[in-house]
Amino acid sequence: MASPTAKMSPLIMRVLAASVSVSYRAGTIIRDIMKTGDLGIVEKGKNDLQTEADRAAQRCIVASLHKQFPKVAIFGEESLDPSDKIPDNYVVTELAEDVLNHTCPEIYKNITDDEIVIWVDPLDGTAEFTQGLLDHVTVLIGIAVNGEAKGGIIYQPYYNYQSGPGTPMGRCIWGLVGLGSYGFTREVPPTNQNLITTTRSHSDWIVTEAVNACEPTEIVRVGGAGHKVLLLIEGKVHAYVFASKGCKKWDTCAPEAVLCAIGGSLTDMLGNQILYHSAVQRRNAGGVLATVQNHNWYVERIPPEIKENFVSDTPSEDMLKHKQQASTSAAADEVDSSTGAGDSSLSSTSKGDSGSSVDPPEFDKTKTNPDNVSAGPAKM
Ligand SMILES: Nc1ncnc2c1ncn2[C@@H]1O[C@H](COP(=O)(O)O)[C@@H](O)[C@H]1OP(=O)(O)O
Ligand SMILES: [Mg+2]
Ligand SMILES: [Mg+2]
Ligand SMILES: [Mg+2]
Repeated sequence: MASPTAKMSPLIMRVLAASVSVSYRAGTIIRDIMKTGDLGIVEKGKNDLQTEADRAAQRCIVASLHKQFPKVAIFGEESLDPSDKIPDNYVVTELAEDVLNHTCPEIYKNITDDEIVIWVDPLDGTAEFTQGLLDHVTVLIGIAVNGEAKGGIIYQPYYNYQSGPGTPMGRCIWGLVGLGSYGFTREVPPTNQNLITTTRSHSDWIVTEAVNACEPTEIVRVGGAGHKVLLLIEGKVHAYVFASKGCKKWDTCAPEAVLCAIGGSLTDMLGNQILYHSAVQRRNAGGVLATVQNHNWYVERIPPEIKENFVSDTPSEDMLKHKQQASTSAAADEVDSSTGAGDSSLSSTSKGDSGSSVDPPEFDKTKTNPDNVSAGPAKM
């Protein structure tokens, strides 16, 4: 039975809490399949693998979230047979209390099912998983609200796996823009250096040129979009630069939300916002560029001849309508607050208490540029 806190919690908090709980289960499934020694590898395309762990973890996450939130749209990376039998013990309906104990930021209190889209990458870093680079693997559950990445879970099933017996394995990092991100410790990145992380398994000359244009003092080549954003939020690198169309919405939604919740930015190579409404093209055709601070400095380093290979996402009609409504009500709030009657709207400042949060960095976020948009939605 759901606890009284759960019943009173706004939808977004319940979706987040359910996603945190199910990410632990997905992590156990991944570790159990690795232990069998039979990964059941399928080649989906060039340099694009799927294992039984990817399939099983997705079944677990999608079945669990769909059972609890049947009206919410959920997109998973793997194409699976919907008639597959899902073991009963794959369906998790607990809600993580540590999420529900937080107060929901005012701006999300009235969000409804049709405004949420969940993007699931059941196993990010599959190439590295098959090669035994286990700490590169993450489970990603991203929660988009009206087309923007707002909530995210990055579960790292093999965190601490080389630390010897007795050390608990795995960790869950989660965040909500306007609340903060939790489950990790941030260190100050090394000063007088510019450490840039990028792909180790999906590189080409444009990827390399873009990284070099950002004047790295060192390049950190590791697997997984989730893993690279973990390096960023922990302060181990300064930027994540991936001038490629290889990442899809499920690769970036959760990492973007966790990063933005501490004041960082994840955009395409042009500095434009990546969108996550249900009709958006699955491919991140604009590439991926992420930082905790000085985002524009990196965007400006990318030469035009590289930028011209990339296209940004197109907002949906619904998104544009919603944005218009939001700005109208924000304007109304301003009028109210000038008379002393206004409520505070969501600020980009992270308000986490025990979680890891940093002060907002001193830079302007460049967001959607409506002159620079791509064609319509693509198929999954
Ligand atoms: N060319 C590609 N083909 C398939 N997946 C890609 C490609 N490029 C990136 N990805 C996805 O984005 C993630 C981050 O990229 P990289 O590890 O190369 O930095 C990959 O782990 C992979 O996710 P997944 O492992 O979930 O299939
Ligand atoms: Mg994949
Ligand atoms: Mg992925
Ligand atoms: Mg994956």
